[in-house]
Amino acid sequence: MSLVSSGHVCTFRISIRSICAIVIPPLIFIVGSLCSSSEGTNDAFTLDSIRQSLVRQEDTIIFSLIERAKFPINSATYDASPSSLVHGFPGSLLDFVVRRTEAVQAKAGRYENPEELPFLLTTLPHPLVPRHNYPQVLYPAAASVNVSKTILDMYIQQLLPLFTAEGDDGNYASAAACDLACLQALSRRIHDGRFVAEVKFRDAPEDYEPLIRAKDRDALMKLLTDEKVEEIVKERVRKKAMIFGQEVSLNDTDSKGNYKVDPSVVSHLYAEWVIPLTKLIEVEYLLRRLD
Ligand SMILES: O=C(O)C(=O)C[C@]1(C(=O)O)C=C[C@@H](O)C=C1
Repeated sequence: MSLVSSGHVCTFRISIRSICAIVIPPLIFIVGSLCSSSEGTNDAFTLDSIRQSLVRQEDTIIFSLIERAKFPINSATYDASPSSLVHGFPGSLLDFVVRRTEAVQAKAGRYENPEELPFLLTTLPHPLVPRHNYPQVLYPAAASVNVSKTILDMYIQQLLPLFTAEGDDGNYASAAACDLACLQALSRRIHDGRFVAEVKFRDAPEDYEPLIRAKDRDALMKLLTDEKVEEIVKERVRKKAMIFGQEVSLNDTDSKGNYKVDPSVVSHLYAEWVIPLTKLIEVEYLLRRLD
């Protein structure tokens, strides 16, 4: 389930949008909203629909961790020193795989979707494919809030050692491909905080506007926080990790308690990083929402 896959906007509207995009960014937001809402696409963005998408993304995140856990930590993959694995490339093997894959995916149109953000590419190659008209839901001045670097550092330095075995089996390229899948799934989930914030703002502008004008981060954080929902999310991902990651055996007694990724690590990932970073994105987005 994707948040922004259903934009069907006629050619006439595209050209109006493209012109506005060049002239005044805030204007494109208004035009984009009008175009979308006249077709009902923007109406699909409710807190419930976004939460459903976040729930579905839990599956993607957990399965990607399970895939990465097939390999040991393979530390050489992350060595960015001059003697790193990729001859002539200034960075680690993971950097190499991420940069080159993101370049190909940019050409294939991945980053046209406002839900997708690259990790390492600052200048993206132009897509070589026809444009898809994604609904313009985000406020342009706020859409660029980004914690990709924090996600990358957290993943390599803190998360990987928690769910991979120690050791080195030489499968660096395969491990890096799995890493990228994990990183993209986490990034999408966390940066979807922009959509959550947009919907919360639209639902209660009278509550948010004074706090935004006062740049009151703490009050914004408090207002957007729903502790009950957070508890449910942490418990649900733990349960999903138990179900998705169990060893399946025809003999019931064989598989008890063996999980491909420790369910408490998945719950910890959400408690320590996914939810707090989503909330950080929400606050940062809101702070730019009236620019
Ligand atoms: O569902 C929301 O309202 C969100 O803002 C998302 C989220 C989360 O990351 O899961 C973050 C903050 C809320 O306290 C609850 C949940």
